[in-house]
Amino acid sequence: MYSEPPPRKHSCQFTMATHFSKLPIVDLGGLQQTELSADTIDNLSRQLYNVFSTTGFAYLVNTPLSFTHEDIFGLTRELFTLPTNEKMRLAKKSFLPGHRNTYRGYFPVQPHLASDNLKEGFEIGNPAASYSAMAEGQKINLSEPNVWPSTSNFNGQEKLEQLYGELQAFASQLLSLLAVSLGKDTGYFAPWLDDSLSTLRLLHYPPSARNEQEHNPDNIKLSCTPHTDSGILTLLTQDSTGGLEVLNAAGDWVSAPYVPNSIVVNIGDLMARVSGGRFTATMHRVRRPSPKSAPEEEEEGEVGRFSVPFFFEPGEACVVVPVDGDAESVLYGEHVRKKMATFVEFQEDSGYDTGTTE
Ligand SMILES: O=C(O)CCC(=O)C(=O)O
Ligand SMILES: [Fe+2]
Repeated sequence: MYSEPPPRKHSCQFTMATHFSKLPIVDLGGLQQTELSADTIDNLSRQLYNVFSTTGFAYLVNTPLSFTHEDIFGLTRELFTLPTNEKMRLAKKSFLPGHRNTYRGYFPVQPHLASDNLKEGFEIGNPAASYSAMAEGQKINLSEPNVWPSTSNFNGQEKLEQLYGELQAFASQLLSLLAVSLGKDTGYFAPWLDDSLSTLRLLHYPPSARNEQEHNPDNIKLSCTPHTDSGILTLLTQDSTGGLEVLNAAGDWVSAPYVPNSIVVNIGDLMARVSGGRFTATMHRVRRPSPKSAPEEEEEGEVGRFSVPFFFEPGEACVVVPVDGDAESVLYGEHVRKKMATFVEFQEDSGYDTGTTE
């Protein structure tokens, strides 16, 4: 679903992004037509082809989502301000072995595993998912029900499930346009989405400590190390904190600041591969949020950056065949399991002090 360690500068299995200095904006107002005209399909698929074969990243505006950024970050803040023991009740089995959820749920900040990957997260999949049988030796069940805080503590379940549904529908529309841009019919990739493993991930990056920043004014600190996403595409809602950076072909990190009402989109490894290298899965990273500007603000508690990526993914059993037919096909479940082995949020962390009684 997520990422991999940084390759050497300028080396990539696929097409590199070009020498961009800012990310393009694509206006998706045309998607509001009840039935898309051939002209709209042609126009939007060309624009998407252009951005995904150059920057691999873009801002989407006038999207079909009914949720505003305030709606999304209201829910996100509500979730992360729950008491630690309430959040740890949702922790994945790798953090609390008594729990059944292995793939969906909460992961805490793990400062002693990686100081440049400081984030806590909460992940949900398809609200209708149920447990699938796991092969022997497998520790993670890619298909399992979501876990939720008790309704007395958190009101957002229904809204987050609705957001998941809207993002899945929106990403499916984009996938139809990508099919057209690659010379296929709009429905070409539809079978990929049976039992789709898409993940909605709420993220919170705590700010760095005040003294840490003062002692190292020029030192770049990261909250998320350079990586490419591994699925079809990612739809990211970011708050106005800033910190997201995207690597161009010159090896420069280009900042992707907040654009009001936009969704950031980027291509994942799977789609780059399926496109035969026409699309690029561009490296990106997140800088650690700065400490608050005034000490008196600290009384309000730590804030930092919030972001909500939606990783759009095929089903576990999907055999993904590149459009040109000359590259090797891949079973999506195997692809995602291989990638996961390298991510900090999937590493065992028995040393975590949960503050819970479990
Ligand atoms: O928080 C962000 O802006 C980016 C997160 C990200 O790249 C990821 O989780 O794969
Ligand atoms: Fe990412």
